[in-house]
Amino acid sequence: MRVTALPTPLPTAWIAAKQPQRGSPVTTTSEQRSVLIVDDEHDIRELLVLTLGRMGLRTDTAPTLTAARELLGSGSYELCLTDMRLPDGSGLELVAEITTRFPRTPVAVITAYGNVEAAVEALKAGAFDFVSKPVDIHMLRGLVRQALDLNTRPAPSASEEPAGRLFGESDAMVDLRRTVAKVARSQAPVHISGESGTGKELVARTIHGQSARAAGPFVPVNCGAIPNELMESEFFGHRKGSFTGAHADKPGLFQTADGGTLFLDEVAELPLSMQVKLLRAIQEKTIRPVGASIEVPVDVRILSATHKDLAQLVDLGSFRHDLYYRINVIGLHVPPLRERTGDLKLLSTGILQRLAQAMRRPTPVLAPAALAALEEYPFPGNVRELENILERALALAEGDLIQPDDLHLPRGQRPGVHLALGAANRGDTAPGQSPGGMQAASTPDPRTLSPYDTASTALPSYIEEIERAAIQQALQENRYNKTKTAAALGITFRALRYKLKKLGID
Ligand SMILES: Nc1ncnc2c1ncn2[C@@H]1O[C@H](COP(=O)(O)OP(=O)(O)OP(=O)(O)O)[C@@H](O)[C@H]1O
Repeated sequence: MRVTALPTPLPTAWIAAKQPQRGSPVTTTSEQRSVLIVDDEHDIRELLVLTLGRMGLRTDTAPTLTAARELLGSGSYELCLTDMRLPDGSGLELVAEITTRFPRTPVAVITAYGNVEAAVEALKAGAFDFVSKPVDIHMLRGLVRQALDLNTRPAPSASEEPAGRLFGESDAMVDLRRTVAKVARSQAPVHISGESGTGKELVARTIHGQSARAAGPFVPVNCGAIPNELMESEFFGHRKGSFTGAHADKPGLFQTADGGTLFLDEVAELPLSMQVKLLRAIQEKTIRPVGASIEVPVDVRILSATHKDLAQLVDLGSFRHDLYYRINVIGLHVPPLRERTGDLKLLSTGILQRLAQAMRRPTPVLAPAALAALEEYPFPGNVRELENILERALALAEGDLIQPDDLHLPRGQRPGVHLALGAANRGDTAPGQSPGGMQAASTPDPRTLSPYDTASTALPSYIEEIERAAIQQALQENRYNKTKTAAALGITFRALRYKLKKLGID
């Protein structure tokens, strides 16, 4: 069915309280872009036709699955908006059919208010996004723009990707990149699991960078690093005077990420009280700043990650099942580096290239023996540890060939930090090896320094090197997870970050 005339008056019942705004046309080509609208309710079809028409789009409408199939057989569409419940079947069937037959046509579903299950099912089936009834026109316009943007945006070049490229040609990495490209075309929440340092944040950045939200902000937040009492205000913002110290209105992370992606790193660290509030914000797509009386709509895609087993935490009762269900619509796993040693060559070359470029020097080459040594090493800190090792090797290597000795790979059992400090004082570790089993040759071994040296900086540098050894040791033992490292050292995350910067670590 083709609708040619626009209906008047508007069926206002379907317009949510949040005031609709006039849409700017999205047509960028001389030809009008077409959208297929599938809904058995006449009023909704009319509302959608009018709204999309004002955006400069051409629309076809169908009241049933059968009619939609007929239109799909004869026309081509840049977007399909479908109701979930249709007289002759489910909108999910259409999602499955279109994603298989026309993978470049995004499908958004219209769900009944509060029907989270339907929304999650549709996203899992490959839907681009969902809108719930009553349809919020402002949100609908945003969704349509983003969906249409998918096929017009040029693919980002490697240099445009802020954190570099996801290197690796192992089956696991090839698979991961393929899935990343697929999920980037949807708005579904994605949960990324994997050990510390495997590249979870890089995966999240890549999803964002390839998505229709790429021009919007990517806001990473370490959920374990925000003090409990500040959490609500950090996430949702606050109004001036809402608590002691709130001297001015402050936007929260959700507002900062509006139009883009909010990456909840270490999501397992969220306290239960915050989990409830977060679930509400994700479900309702609105937030209420601390001290505010009204809710504010936010358009944010949620990506999350943890190195912990979230499903197990749900079983143990420390992570809410409903939040888990909502953020884990699509699950991605990044395997540890030791399970893809075949990637080491490409990863090392890519990382060395990036580091050398930043240092404005020629890219060194890894000697075959050095690569073999890397392949033998288990990398408890995964790619982040490899980066650290290569960065140090780059500083130490004479000439442009990195030899095994330049890598200073840790050997043997690593004792705890307290032992490391004790050993530093006793000097009972092997020569050339740090108390932690790893010593950056660029940093002097604390045991070779003396607080009584005549140089004026002797005591400060003695203390600094002991501090450096302890922090490096703790970082290794906590697999380069900074939150855990800070806890192990008995300092705050902020203090650790300051020290890392001051000491030039990482
Ligand atoms: N496949 C890869 N290709 C290139 N660089 C990578 C790859 N994987 C990880 N890295 C790099 O390794 C470092 C660690 O990655 P990232 O911070 O994404 O890990 P993570 O799993 O989020 O760590 P954590 O759990 O500690 O937060 C980053 O500098 C990242 O750019």
